[in-house]
Amino acid sequence: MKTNLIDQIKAQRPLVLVVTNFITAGAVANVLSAAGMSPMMPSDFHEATELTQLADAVTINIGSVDSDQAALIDAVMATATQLSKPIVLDPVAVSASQARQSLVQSILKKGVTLIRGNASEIAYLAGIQSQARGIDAGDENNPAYLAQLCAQKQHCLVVLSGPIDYVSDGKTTVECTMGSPMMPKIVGTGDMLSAFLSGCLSLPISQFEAVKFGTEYFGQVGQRADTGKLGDWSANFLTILDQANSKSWKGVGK
Ligand SMILES: Nc1ncnc2c1ncn2[C@@H]1O[C@H](COP(=O)(O)OP(=O)(O)O)[C@@H](O)[C@H]1O
Ligand SMILES: Cc1ncsc1CCOP(=O)(O)O
Ligand SMILES: [Mg+2]
Repeated sequence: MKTNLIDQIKAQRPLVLVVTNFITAGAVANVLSAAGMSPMMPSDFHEATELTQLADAVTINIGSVDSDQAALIDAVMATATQLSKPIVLDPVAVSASQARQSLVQSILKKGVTLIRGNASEIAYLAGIQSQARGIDAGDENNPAYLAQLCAQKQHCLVVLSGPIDYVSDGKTTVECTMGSPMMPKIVGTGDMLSAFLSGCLSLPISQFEAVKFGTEYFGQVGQRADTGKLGDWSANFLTILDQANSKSWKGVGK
């Protein structure tokens, strides 16, 4: 992991527009802010064009989508694709309803830079029967293969998260082994990772390297934030992100 990228994000302060779910919006906004990014979470589609023009990157999270938010997603996607802004899709519980399936299909038709999902969400988008349990992943076989297959099928980068995270561009798939078993217990860590990776995609390096860096860094912060008490994890995570710089992280994660 190139630790100077930690400083670079804080220097750039990328503006990340997130179409968010109402459950985790505040938690995601605070993670972006602590990491040195500027969150913006609009809800009215009338202002989508202007706000997307301002953004360095976009996240579309379908966790609590309704018809108003589907109109917002349409408008954000139109401007983001026209202006070639990085787009991250978080396909929360995509296999759980027909509405989510068709919405995600229409988003993918327009094109995204990265899909970040758990093993069941990525299995579904790879065309494999998944064991999803609502927002949670079931037990999926061969996650590295699923990440690669999904990237090939959907023509974009994929991060399949879980006990091990897999980053794939359809040809190369790398593993990130950090993290903490507390992370799946905190609702919204996946949403945080998706939005955080949007900001990383504004770094002036290859998109694959940016996503790999962001996934490793997020996992390492998550691991350091685990001091044995679940209730402390979120506060620790924000503090570590806020205080991180290339000097304090020197030599980590090579
Ligand atoms: N068992 C685990 N051990 C370590 N890290 C985990 C574990 N499960 C999830 N994570 C981490 O939690 C974050 C969210 O991943 P995940 O729980 O798969 O997403 P989602 O919340 O969308 O289901 C990722 O950074 C991932 O690495
Ligand atoms: C509880 C819940 N219900 C719909 S979206 C959501 C949050 C999902 O967050 P994550 O995918 O990061 O666990
Ligand atoms: Mg999720």
